[in-house]
Amino acid sequence: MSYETQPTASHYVNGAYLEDSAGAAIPVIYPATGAEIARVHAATPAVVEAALSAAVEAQTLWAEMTGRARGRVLTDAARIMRERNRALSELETWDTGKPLQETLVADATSAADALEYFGGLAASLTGEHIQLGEDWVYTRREPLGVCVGIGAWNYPTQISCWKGAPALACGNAMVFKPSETTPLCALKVAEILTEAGAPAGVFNVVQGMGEVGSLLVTDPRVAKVSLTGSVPTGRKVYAAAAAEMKHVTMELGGKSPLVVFDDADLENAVSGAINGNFYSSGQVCSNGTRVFVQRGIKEAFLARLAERVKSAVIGDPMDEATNFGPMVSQRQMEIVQRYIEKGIAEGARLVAGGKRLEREGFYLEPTVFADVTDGMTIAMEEIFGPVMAVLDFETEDEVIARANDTAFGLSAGVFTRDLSRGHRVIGKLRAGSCFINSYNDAPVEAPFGGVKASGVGRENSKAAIEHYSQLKSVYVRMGDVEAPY
Ligand SMILES: NC(=O)c1ccc[n+]([C@@H]2O[C@H](COP(=O)([O-])OP(=O)(O)OC[C@H]3O[C@@H](n4cnc5c(N)ncnc54)[C@H](O)[C@@H]3O)[C@@H](O)[C@H]2O)c1
Ligand SMILES: C[N+](C)(C)CCCC=O
Repeated sequence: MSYETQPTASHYVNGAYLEDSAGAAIPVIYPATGAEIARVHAATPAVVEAALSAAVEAQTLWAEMTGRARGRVLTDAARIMRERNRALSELETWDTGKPLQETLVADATSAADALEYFGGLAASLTGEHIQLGEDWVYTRREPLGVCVGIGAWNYPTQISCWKGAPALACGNAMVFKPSETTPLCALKVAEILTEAGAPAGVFNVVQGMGEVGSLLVTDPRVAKVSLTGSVPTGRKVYAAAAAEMKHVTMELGGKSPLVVFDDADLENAVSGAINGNFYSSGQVCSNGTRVFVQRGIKEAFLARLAERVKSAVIGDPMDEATNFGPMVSQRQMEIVQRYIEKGIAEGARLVAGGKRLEREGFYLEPTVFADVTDGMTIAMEEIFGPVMAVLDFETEDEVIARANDTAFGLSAGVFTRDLSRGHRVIGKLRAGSCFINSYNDAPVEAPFGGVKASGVGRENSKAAIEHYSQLKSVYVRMGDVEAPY
């Protein structure tokens, strides 16, 4: 890692880097080699306290600034991020192992999109006027206060900004805890926000495992918690937040269906399945990992898919020709290997991949199973790795029922040339972020989030404003006040 890229301490609190080596050491492992490239320390209670009190103090002043002034800070931060895109992308690759080919276009850029979008909205976050005869009511859109963001490891830069940008635009302050697996990127986001003019304490980063997250979630000064993580963690965090009536956004896991009808454009459907299963080595929450293919197109689909998957360039993530990198950690690689073994043991047909690469780092081959049935483990559980399950179907009604037969509801996709059918089927699939003849697009202008066990609330778009602000209504009487006695 270059000197300019590397964060200089574990935490970022009150506008500056902060170290407290009394906290447990967390090694940062480069997934492409398994080598330790940095070390951070989990936040001690003193660091958590410093971050929360800095956020409380900063939030009042930040909320008193005009929306335009807050927005300018965010858009300046977006500009700085774009100027430093290469360095930030390299850091994201060190942190996650994702190929530079991806991180150059999907991480700091997506984070900058969020800063720019919510920076642009900040000046127009207004209430409304409601005339009631000569009396009237006005509403004020007010911040919630101090918000806590907790991140997963697959998109550390993006997640910190998908949460931080709307929170700050609305006049909140944030304490963000990255995943312990990828602690580096959010620190640079905090540094850039300071450089762009964010007052000290408005955006803080503290490191740690679940216990630090839990300390933040249960602190009475915290008004809202936004988590990106697994469903089991979501249940714990949601319950802890509910105990004190805190607002929540839950961006959780999925096992999303991607439905390919006979009349689909074959190349596009195969591209959609590849993008929806193997991008970021399959470590994407919204992935369409249950690929339902209508019987008439099944063999052609599998043949073309196997051919294209073989041409994936697997290798050094820092080489821009590489388009498929390692798993984030040895632990995640082993979880995925166990699912592959289960798929084979339960009778699914291995069409591509299935093995660990014989090289250093946590590399698995992109893996495709065919003849998967609904009851198999690989069709029911979120794997969070490069394992696609292809299932056959005959009719539209059948596939809708089977696609919906899951506790999850993050995403869903349909490939068909019949657009009436595309809209009809998407209308019946119970999921929050859906696609017709595409997969995994996530522009900041569109709401992103799940239904059922996949989550609560929405990130991005104007919808996110509702989750980071609250309305105060003020009744104004123009005449005398009547009372019964
Ligand atoms: N819906 C989305 O937008 C989205 C995006 C990315 C990842 N994900 C999901 O995230 C999961 C993978 O990420 P992961 O393995 O980091 O998830 P995880 O649930 O293990 O951890 C997520 C975060 O929660 C923290 N945490 C754990 N226990 C906690 C507790 N009791 N209180 C507070 N914080 C706690 C962790 O330290 C980490 O920062 C997958 O299920 C994936 O689908 C969802
Ligand atoms: C932008 N993507 C690739 C859809 C990722 C969204 C975040 C989920 O993991």
